Amino acid sequence: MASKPIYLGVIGVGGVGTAFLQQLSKLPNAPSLVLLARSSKTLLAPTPSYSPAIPAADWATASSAPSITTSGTLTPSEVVSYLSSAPGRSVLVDNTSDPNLASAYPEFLKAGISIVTPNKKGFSSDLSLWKDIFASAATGKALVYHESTVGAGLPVISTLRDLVATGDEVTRIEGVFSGTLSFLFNTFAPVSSPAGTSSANWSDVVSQAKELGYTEPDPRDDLNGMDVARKLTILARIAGLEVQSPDSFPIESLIPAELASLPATSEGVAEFMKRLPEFDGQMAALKEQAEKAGKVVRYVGSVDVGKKEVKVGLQQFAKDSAIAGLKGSDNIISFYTKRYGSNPLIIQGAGAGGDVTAMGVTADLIKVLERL
Ligand SMILES: NC(=O)C1=CN([C@@H]2O[C@H](COP(=O)(O)OP(=O)(O)OC[C@H]3O[C@@H](n4cnc5c(N)ncnc54)[C@H](OP(=O)(O)O)[C@@H]3O)[C@@H](O)[C@H]2O)C=CC1
Ligand SMILES: N[C@@H](CC=O)C(=O)O
Ligand code: NA
Repeated sequence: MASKPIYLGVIGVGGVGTAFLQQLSKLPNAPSLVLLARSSKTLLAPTPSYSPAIPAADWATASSAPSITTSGTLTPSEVVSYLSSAPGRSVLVDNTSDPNLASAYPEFLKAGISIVTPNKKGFSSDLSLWKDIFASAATGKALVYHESTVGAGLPVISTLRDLVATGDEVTRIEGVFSGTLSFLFNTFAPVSSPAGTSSANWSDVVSQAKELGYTEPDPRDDLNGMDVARKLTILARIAGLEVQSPDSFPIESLIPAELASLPATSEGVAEFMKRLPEFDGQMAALKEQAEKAGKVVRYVGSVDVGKKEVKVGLQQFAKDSAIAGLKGSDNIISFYTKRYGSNPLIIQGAGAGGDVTAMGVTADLIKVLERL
């Protein structure tokens, strides 16, 4: 790990952010935590010394310490200015799902501030932002790591980058990419349960996934397929396809048409969760249809590199297939490549949850500290 002091800013202390701070507090030679923000509040180590640092283990009570400066929300430019004036290299860990912060990554990177994040927005929005992020990193000699943007802490991004960097030809990527949708279908339509005997209502299982911290801050981003589309956009781009945006291809949504126009606000989320039980019958019908064919329904995605085709949606699977048999929030991701031939390289395990996602973020931070 680097011996020069490295300064750390962390934005977002939700399910992932809290678990990340816990892991950070146990790291030997952890960087100095000098900025910690949530949506309405920012804690800062005092300038110009950037010392004492914010204690990662006790961040929740740190704002009452007289040595820590407290402020309201800072703009991304103010965060860039604060971190780039620190007396050493700095790193921003973005544990939000904020698209505005993500669109400012080029500004951070050009100023030499490295980025570590599970936030998909920067890497899966317009292709021009993707290009700007990596060009800006080169300009600022800064690093960008985003392992937890696909498959939470599972080594998906690093594996795909290694396949590409070593000259393998990736032909197809397919699997289950959503921890939430995996949990929903594994619970609502388990292989071991014939039609009608699983007592779970779709809406109850959605509430459970939200409580377990698997969903996006707005669970409609999982149910409308956009979260999976964003992950496939990221993988397709790493595999060499110039996907313009995550809505460049068809996405099957599980949002009932009657609830599609609710606003993207916390009131909209509350109203959606309240009214979802009215539509439980629609999902029960999908489950029963698959059951009649002796199958189960699952939400999957694929990238066909040769055909430049991305697909996201529901499919029926035989009950003895690997996808049908997944448990909990598991993702399964298969990479078909020239070297691996007809037996794909497969990665499987929990694809959502604070601790496993934070593990990917913390491991990325360790890589940055070693490589900066
Ligand atoms: N949960 C999971 O299993 C996984 C999550 N991810 C990604 O990790 C990220 C975080 O997810 P999660 O922890 O579950 O989300 P949460 O909703 O639990 O937490 C989000 C945090 O971000 C803060 N925040 C939001 N916008 C801003 C802003 N503009 N400025 C400062 N703080 C802000 C919120 O502040 P406040 O506390 O004030 O509300 C909150 O602390 C997302 O990008 C998600 O896609 C990736 C893989 C898996
Ligand atoms: N909401 C996402 C979290 C990880 O990216 C999911 O359920 O997969
Ligand atoms: Na990952």
